[in-house]
Amino acid sequence: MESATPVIVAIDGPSGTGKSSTSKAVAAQLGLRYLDTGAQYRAITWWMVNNGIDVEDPSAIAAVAGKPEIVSGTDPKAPTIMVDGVDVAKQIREQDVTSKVSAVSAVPEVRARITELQRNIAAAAAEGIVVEGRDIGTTVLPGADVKIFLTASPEARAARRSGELKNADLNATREALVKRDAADSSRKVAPLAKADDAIEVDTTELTLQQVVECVVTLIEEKRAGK
Ligand SMILES: Nc1ncnc2c1ncn2[C@@H]1O[C@H](COP(=O)(O)OP(=O)(O)OP(=O)(O)O)[C@@H](O)[C@H]1O
Ligand SMILES: Nc1ccn([C@@H]2O[C@H](COP(=O)(O)O)[C@@H](O)[C@H]2O)c(=O)n1
Repeated sequence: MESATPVIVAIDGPSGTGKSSTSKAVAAQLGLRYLDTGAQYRAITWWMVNNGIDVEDPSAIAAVAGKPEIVSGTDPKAPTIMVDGVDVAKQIREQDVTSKVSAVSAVPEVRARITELQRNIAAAAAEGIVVEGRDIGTTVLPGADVKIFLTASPEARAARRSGELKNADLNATREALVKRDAADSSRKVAPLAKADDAIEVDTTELTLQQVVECVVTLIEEKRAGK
């Protein structure tokens, strides 16, 4: 189905709940753009590490938060992420970045910078867009047409992630997910949270295809004015 009128969809939730997989599939199916905001926070974290900035020092991070140029490609079938002209899609998924991203993304100057970028991208998406992250429904796009909050048990999320990572230890993966969620939920500015008007979808017992169908239905109902 092609997009009829522009629609803004916010999909938030903890790590490994299926935000990226669901958002990409929904956007592709409905002819919408797609924005992975976690990739943007990972990209700025990669830049900090690459430039020798101490990620435990918020003032050092704040001082250079405006420096890297971050460009997101929003085709749901081939999303891209560039920093200062370098394709960092692979590097930002490495463990070093994953372990540091919560500290960098908690710095208010980083959030202000990336939030502005996200709002500009959403405003430019004439077809409409699915934006996924942690604070999209609460902070970045509080006026979004449809807000979804995905959840899943830590066990299900760890099993999904362990399936992706070769030789990953299930308990260690689970602990790392829970630790990152706790950091993201407890930061002062724009923490991971469900917006009051978001619809919560527990994906623990659902296949990816079932989640996609559920979200597409919610968007179509909204468009039909139900
Ligand atoms: N409903 C589902 N059932 C089984 N596996 C799923 C489901 N949804 C997603 N997955 C798988 O779980 C893994 C994590 O999904 P995905 O990357 O979409 O989650 P995420 O919420 O975007 O995670 P993160 O916030 O850490 O980036 C992927 O391997 C994906 O294929
Ligand atoms: N809206 C967002 C999105 C992400 N973050 C931070 O980035 C980290 C990585 O996100 P992934 O979705 O790629 O796993 C995440 O743990 C948050 O620290 C954010 O703050 N706000």
